[in-house]
Amino acid sequence: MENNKIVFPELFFTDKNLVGRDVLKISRNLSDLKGIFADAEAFERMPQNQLAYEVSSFLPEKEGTPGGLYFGITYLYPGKVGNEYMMTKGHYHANVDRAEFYWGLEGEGMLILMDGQRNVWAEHVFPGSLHYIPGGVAHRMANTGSSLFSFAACWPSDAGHNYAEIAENGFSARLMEVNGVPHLI
Ligand SMILES: O=P(O)(O)OC[C@H]1O[C@H](O)[C@H](O)[C@@H](O)[C@@H]1O
Ligand SMILES: [Fe+2]
Repeated sequence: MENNKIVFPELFFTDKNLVGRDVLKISRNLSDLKGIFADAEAFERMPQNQLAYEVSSFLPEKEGTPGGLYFGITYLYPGKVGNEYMMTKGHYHANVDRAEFYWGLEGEGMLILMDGQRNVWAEHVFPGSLHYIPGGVAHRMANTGSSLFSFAACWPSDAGHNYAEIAENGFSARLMEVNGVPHLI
């Protein structure tokens, strides 16, 4: 992790008993994001081992536990594939009615949301912004800036992830740079 990056989990655990407990760190390279970007040729020209984002999660309950909560910080690196901003895979929750909070920590981006009728909208994410993702709404983050974009999330431990729906049908709009500005297209 870089020097001025918001450190997780050490900084957040005031209860020292929690330090190092049940923390899951994952990283996704470009190769893990194959098929999600519009410009497949631009994607293939990029180094497939390039780091796209990292997630540190604190998972104090067994996955599926009703009533529990999970907490995570995602570090999404800047970049574009063609004119499309670097973004997370995106998902619905496996328990589709489960909600989630996201909030911005550093850098800037857009939260892209899609409901069950495939209506898509987006919210500007910046340090301190708070975003409520209702149940049934698919969510994905895009880094629209030129620096690291990080955000925190809190979601129920019985939410789960449904990636298949997005892998098959995608979102019905994409966040593209047009004349230097993000546009949902
Ligand atoms: O799971 P992705 O769509 O790749 O998004 C990356 C991560 O973003 C947030 O931190 C969510 O709360 C995590 O559950 C998710 O894993
Ligand atoms: Fe989620």
